[in-house]
Amino acid sequence: MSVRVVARIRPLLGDKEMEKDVIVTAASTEEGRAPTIVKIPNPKNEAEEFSFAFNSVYDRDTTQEQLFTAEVAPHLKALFQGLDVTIFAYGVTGTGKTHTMRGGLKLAERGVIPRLLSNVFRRGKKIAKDSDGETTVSVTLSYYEIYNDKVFDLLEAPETRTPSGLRLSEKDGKTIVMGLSERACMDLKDFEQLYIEANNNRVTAATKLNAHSSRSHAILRVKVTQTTGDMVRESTVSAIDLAGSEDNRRTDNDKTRLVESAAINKSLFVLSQCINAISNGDKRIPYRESKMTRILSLGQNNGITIMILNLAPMRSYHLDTLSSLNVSSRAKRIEVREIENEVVFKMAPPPSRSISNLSGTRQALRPLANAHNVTTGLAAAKEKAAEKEKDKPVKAFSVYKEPSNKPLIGSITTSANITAPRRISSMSAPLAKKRPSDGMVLATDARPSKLARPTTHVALSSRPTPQPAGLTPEQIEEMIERKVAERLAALSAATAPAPPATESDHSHSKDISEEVSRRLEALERRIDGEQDARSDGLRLLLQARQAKQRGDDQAALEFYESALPYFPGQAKLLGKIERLKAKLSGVSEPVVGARPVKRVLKKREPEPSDDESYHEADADEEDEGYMSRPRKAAARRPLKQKVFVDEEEQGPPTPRTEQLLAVVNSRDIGQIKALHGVGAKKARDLVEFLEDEGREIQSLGQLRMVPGMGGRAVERALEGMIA
Ligand SMILES: Nc1ncnc2c1ncn2[C@@H]1O[C@H](COP(=O)(O)OP(=O)(O)OP(=O)(O)O)[C@@H](O)[C@H]1O
Repeated sequence: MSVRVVARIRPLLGDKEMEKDVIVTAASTEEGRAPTIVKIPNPKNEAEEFSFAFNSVYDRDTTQEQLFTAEVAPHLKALFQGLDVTIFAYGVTGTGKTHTMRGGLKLAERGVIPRLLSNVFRRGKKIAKDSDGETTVSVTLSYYEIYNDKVFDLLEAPETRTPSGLRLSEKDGKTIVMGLSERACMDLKDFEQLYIEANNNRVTAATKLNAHSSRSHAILRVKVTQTTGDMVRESTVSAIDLAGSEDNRRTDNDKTRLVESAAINKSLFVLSQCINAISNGDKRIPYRESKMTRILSLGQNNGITIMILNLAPMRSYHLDTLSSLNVSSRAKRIEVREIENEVVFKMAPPPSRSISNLSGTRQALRPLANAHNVTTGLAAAKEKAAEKEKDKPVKAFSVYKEPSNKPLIGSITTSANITAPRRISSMSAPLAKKRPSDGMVLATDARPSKLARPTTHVALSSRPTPQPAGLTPEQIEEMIERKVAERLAALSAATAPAPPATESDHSHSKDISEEVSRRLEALERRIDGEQDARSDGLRLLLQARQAKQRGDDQAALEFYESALPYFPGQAKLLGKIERLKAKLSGVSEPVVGARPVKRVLKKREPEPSDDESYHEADADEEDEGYMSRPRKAAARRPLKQKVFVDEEEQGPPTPRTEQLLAVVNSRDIGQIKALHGVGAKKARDLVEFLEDEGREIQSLGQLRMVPGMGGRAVERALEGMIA
């Protein structure tokens, strides 16, 4: 089925919002039918009205209970039948997303999330009772936020956060948050206690547009495990409260808020790009350009997805509202496979986890799959799943195609019966799109969702890989370069008003061959997958070094310790930690035993652990001032690349070192990209890093430490400089 998209218009608030300023209204296709249309005037000509069609539209007087009963409660049965459910709130800041998802404390004001949990517990108890205790149902929660594109566990105390947040990883095509905690939850009281406490950890702040604005995307995952004998069925409901897009010309945001806002707007921009790409039938969906879209995996997850578009009815939100109407009405065209999670056979979990007998104690930390359940059955079950996986298409989404006789562009209804589509050229919001979307058609697809019905799906079949006729490898490379440059430009424009999306944009994206898409995606996956952990770890190492240079050994120790999980068992890192501990505890001589074995020998040995991460982490040792044992330069010789760079570093910087550093510090992506061995991604990461750190790179050693650079890249860049 398609993603179900419903719109909710919030009521007017306070004295400042007045009826005369209301411009957004709900309408029905036929008298007496429930509303499915949102109407809003054309900002350029108020006599014209745009109409956007949704699966359902909820007007200003809709209560929390009505929304829940109509949109969420019907999917509970499916959840217990093994389908995953995702509900997310989307909209401009201050339009009621948190109100819809979380709501107030009073019973009538409770939002989707507490009502959902209440129903899950009730149904779980009923199932246990009806089966005379043969089936046990347990509920576990995880709750995390994406703040400034970093993932933080909301069930953990903020002091325990590492600056780089939790890492995302991918397994079997699913996005996994590494190290996320899970808590068992026995009843509603248990949940409320956890939820209220966790929400205090969420980053919110007052902005001019909303006194309690969410500055992060919050994701609550509720895993329901039903166990009958050795049969286990897991399904997950994810409730996501996205942060709202905001037009910073209206917010008066200070620097911190602006940084947050840029991250929010960028991720929402990427989401809109994903929605456009899927609805256009593009081969390449830019999920990986933001953590939020990676986690949301819109259109990739099986099960049921409901998008709640929150709207403010007033004129002051006019352009922003149009923008979000445009994006969300396209989301309707995304199809998701409605497939139940498989029952797996395994040892029944200990009875203490069931609803009827939950201890409420914390579970051991372990990776958790997002938007999907992780099944951990026996080998047979795994084999079966693997077998199935082989038959699966690469992407688990498919695109609903409009019947050919249905116009793709929207109609505008006006009192003067104007039918020609109009362009919205003055949109200022980041998500603004000029091309009227199909959602503007007065469509009649307000059909109720079908539940728990494993459907056949029309999915993109396994991607063919033949090289397009007539394209040479060089041309392919050129296309990849061009596409990457376009994406970079799009990213840098993410916080600025969006350029108009034209028909030629679409046809242009179409002319990117499948081969190019495939290679670009593979490249991205490799870079993200392999480098995510490494860059996070290296960032921590760099922070440790900076702390050490400042003389803040305590902070340095903490950073080194935080970096340890990224370089498990790394002898040199362990050595640093031990020496710092010794130093801090007043032991004057470093512990000799902690001195790591000679690096060169280790590096030259083709040991399995001798991976890139190891090299990079090793490089961190360059300026250890407190080591008792002098470094043996000769011992380092065998590492060719290292020697080369070391020589450059001896004495005052050479002209080419200066030249290289000047290019790097220019923060000009074009110049940096042109360096030998530095591609578009590295250039972008480097500039982002410099912006984040607000500092300049002063030596090759420092440059090597920049996440994603590494010794070899620096060497190649240096080689390419004209001395
Ligand atoms: N349906 C509603 N009924 C009553 N009050 C509402 C409703 N929707 C929103 N509000 C109120 O509007 C204000 C803004 O809502 P909320 O904080 O939920 O917006 P938001 O979209 O989550 O904003 P942000 O993206 O900035 O976090 C709050 O005071 C909230 O209580």
